[in-house]
Amino acid sequence: MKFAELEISEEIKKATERMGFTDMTPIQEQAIPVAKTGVDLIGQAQTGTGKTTAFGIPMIEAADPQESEIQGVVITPTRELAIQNAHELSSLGFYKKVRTIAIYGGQDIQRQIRDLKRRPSIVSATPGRLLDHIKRRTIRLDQIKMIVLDEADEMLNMGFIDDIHEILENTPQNRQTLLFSATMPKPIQLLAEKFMHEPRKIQIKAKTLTVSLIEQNYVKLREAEKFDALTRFLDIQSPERAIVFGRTKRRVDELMRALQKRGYEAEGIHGDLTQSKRDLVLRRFKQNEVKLLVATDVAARGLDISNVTHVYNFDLPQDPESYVHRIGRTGRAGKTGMALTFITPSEFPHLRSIERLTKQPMKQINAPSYEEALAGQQKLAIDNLKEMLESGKYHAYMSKAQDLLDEYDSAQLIAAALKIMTKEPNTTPIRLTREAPLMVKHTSGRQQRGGKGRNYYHSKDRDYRKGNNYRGRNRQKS
Ligand SMILES: Nc1ncnc2c1ncn2[C@@H]1O[C@H](COP(=O)(O)OP(=O)(O)OP(=O)(O)O)[C@@H](O)[C@H]1O
Ligand SMILES: [Mg+2]
Repeated sequence: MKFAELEISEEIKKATERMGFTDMTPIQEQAIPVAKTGVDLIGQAQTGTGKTTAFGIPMIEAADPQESEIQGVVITPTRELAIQNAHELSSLGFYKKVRTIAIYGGQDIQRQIRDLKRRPSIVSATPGRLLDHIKRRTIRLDQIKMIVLDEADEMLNMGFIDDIHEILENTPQNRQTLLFSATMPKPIQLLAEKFMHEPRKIQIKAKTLTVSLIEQNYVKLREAEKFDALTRFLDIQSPERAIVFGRTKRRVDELMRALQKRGYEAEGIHGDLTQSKRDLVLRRFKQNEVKLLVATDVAARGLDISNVTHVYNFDLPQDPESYVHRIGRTGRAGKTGMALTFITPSEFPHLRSIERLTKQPMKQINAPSYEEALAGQQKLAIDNLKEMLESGKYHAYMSKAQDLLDEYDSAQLIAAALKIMTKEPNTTPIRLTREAPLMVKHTSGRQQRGGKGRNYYHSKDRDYRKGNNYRGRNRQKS
């Protein structure tokens, strides 16, 4: 079905057209008409299948730009996602003149207060900063019609649940509540239903939880072998744009520096960086100024960056759901992608938990040898050479080439040129601080009992949620 056939205002149809959308995705087709009737809704669909527009359209449709109160709120676990959602909602509200602003931690609060005085209809926020504004009375949610928890299962996780409850207490009883995520563990869904009114569940049924466009591989190796393996894979696969996930902030910092030391362009993102640094890193990555983004789970959910071709799980994610979201940064909106996960022998049981959740077996592959990595880089050089030949843009070099051919053997000449063009695998010694492997669960009985129970994780330094910096005494507002 096409957006043009949907019963929504013409302004929104025009907006979707301007965004380049013609056909609706399944979650949009099913969720938009239901949400429009005003009922509560839990929407689950695979990563990268357009959930933002699925809740964005009903929210814009319900908003009246003439009213001066805030009418809709979208809550997200990370600042970057709050910004991204605000952009998408702004695009959808473009012709209807429904204004959305982003409200998140790490940005000057006075500036946000000034923006709020200009009476936006919708705010896209992270929970901590939203609560800050509620307490300062710079935001009132008592007139909202709709609240969306994007990445709902994450928002209802231990790290955020208290904030969410507090936010909900500041909204009207008769508000419409929508939950969206690619994953929805049962215990969290049950928790959510307590503050929803007979929610409708819309689940886009697929054989697997992960998108079939993503090729999923794993490599079994020892902790000390990981870094060499990563750079060899990068040499062979030469991703157009890739995200490398590490478990902790320290790990991300070390990995980024180690990659740079070996001559790869890489930038890191995690919750201890200033917001301006986070913005800069993400901008550089989106604009293709760096090909490799090294990240904690702060980048695992919701981020929509086009042409991420590869996701590397340098460390295993904390839980199977995180795996689904991490690899979902590739293979979006119909594109293909590749995910590669490193697993140390003691972590092996986690692989099976992931496969049980995704219903998608992963394929084991071996870490490439130096020779294979070299061959990968040679192929890249040769491909570049062929591309140049086809482009025909080398004529200014012809007379120099003739001079060289008069003096040397042609095969020797090309071999020398290829050697110079090939980025030979770098073997600069690197030592990373050892990360403890993910603990194997020692719950008796069923594995995911209680969903994301505490004993399911081993996390000294979980980024942005459940970790020290979120729940700790110096809790960082998000
Ligand atoms: N109907 C459509 N036609 C074409 N492209 C679309 C359509 N709807 C959304 N998109 C594009 O698809 C991409 C993914 O959408 P979106 O970020 O909403 O996915 P998601 O389901 O929220 O994923 P995640 O679970 O990772 O948050 C975006 O670039 C978006 O612009
Ligand atoms: Mg999303």
